[in-house]
Amino acid sequence: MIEISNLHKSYKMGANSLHVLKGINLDIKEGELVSIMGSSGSGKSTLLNILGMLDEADEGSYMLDGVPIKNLNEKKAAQYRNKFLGFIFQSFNLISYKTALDNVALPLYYQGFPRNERMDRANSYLEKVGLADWAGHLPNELSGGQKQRVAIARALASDPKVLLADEPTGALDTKTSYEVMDLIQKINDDGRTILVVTHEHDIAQMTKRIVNLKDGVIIEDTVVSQIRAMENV
Ligand SMILES: Nc1ncnc2c1ncn2[C@@H]1O[C@H](COP(=O)(O)OP(=O)(O)OP(=O)(O)O)[C@@H](O)[C@H]1O
Repeated sequence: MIEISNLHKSYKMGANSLHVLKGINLDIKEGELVSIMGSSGSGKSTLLNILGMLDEADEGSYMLDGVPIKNLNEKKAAQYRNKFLGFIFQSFNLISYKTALDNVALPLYYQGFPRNERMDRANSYLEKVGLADWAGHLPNELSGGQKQRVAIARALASDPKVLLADEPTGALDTKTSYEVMDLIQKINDDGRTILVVTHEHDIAQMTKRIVNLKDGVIIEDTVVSQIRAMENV
């Protein structure tokens, strides 16, 4: 699903340049649930932004579902991103004056879905994340965990093949974090490929594979032998 090879990325800062990704090779198959770990500044978000087609690498190749991303023009890249990728953020990024239902439906509007289908999909994904009864509520009437569930429903509504989650539990208490990871595991059980950036080891243990970054290189890539489930945490 995701194949990257020899990926490099530097940020220019005045006369200096900061080499953040230094030759990343990573192959993620359809249906994997992978966490990306590493200390602050190791390049996790930079890598996730490139995988999410929000930023470009300086060097190396990135194939998403067999398509070399470099060859897409801006319009094609945006279409491809909308179709294949869903995003989940630490800070939820919900629109405060829109209801949970409208937050989930909004990206579908921009993707040109007719109103009926937008509402059907938004309702069914809110139900999937356990929030059918909260459709008419505004974000500030929801708990942190509920907000993240709305954000997950929004990411799923356009049925992307890959979900990219940047510290999805970073703003949540421990119990709520495990509940959100439990939902992420269930979504992965349906066959969706998911990448989770996290600082927390117990969260990474709820994924199937852990990729460890240090100073812009992968220093470890391991299969989780005993994946933690909600019942055992
Ligand atoms: N747009 C930018 N311009 C300049 N430097 C940047 C930019 N984005 C990130 N950096 C720098 O690149 C390095 C890697 O940042 P990145 O956000 O990828 O790390 P991270 O592993 O996600 O860190 P954290 O866990 O703190 O979010 C850091 O030193 C950061 O300051």
